[in-house]
Amino acid sequence: MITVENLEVAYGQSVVIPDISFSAEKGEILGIVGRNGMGKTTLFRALIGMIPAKSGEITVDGKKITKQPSFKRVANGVAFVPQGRMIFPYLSVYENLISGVRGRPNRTDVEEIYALFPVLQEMRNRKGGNLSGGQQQQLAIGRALMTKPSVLLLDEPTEGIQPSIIKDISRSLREIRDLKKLTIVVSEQVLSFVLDTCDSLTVIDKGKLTRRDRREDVDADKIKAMLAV
Ligand SMILES: Nc1ncnc2c1ncn2[C@@H]1O[C@H](COP(=O)(O)OP(=O)(O)OP(=O)(O)O)[C@@H](O)[C@H]1O
Repeated sequence: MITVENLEVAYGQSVVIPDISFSAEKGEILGIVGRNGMGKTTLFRALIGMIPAKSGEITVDGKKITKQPSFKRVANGVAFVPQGRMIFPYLSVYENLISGVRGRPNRTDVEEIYALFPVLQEMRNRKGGNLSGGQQQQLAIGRALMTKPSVLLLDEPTEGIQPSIIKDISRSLREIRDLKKLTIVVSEQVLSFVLDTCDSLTVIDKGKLTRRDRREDVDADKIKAMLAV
């Protein structure tokens, strides 16, 4: 479970997130939708510790992680799949998968990822840079899962990915959630993906969360209108 209370994030004097609070339960997939530049990436960077929080508190499974460096947050169960995927293009699929693991990688862990994403097993010796966008996204998710997180953060995972693969990614995320009872927080501009994938949805606008709905209560037209403004 992740709880964010009154988080404020700024680049120098420029406050991008004035005050955000939300929580996501174990086994819940929360979608954060918002247009370009509304603060999704900034929020995730603050959650994983790439940017310091100016104030507020981030708690994961009861542990306060707000002041921790990124590697400690990962050790405490947070994993991040960044926008653009950021896989290592010159490392093989296998080397990418184990790149975030401390010490010797566990074979069963790698096999579990291959079971989730069979294409990664087929391509295990290929260079990451030679994979398609969708395959790279699967690799980035697999790499994040290798650290055995309890909270998985994904920043715009559908960016640059073709529609049929977007459906696969949605299915995989739900499968991972069911299998591992993870908390998943995913930011998106694509509403249909969020409606397919998430249990609840919140809208980010100029660094503020403006509404939150359970998926079954979402007024898609209203949200689309907010995203189109
Ligand atoms: N390094 C930075 N220094 C100063 N301002 C920044 C920096 N990075 C982002 N911003 C500003 O913060 C605001 C939020 O940007 P952010 O990248 O978090 O938005 P986003 O919702 O993720 O959008 P996108 O879909 O384009 O990634 C924007 O106004 C952006 O110009």
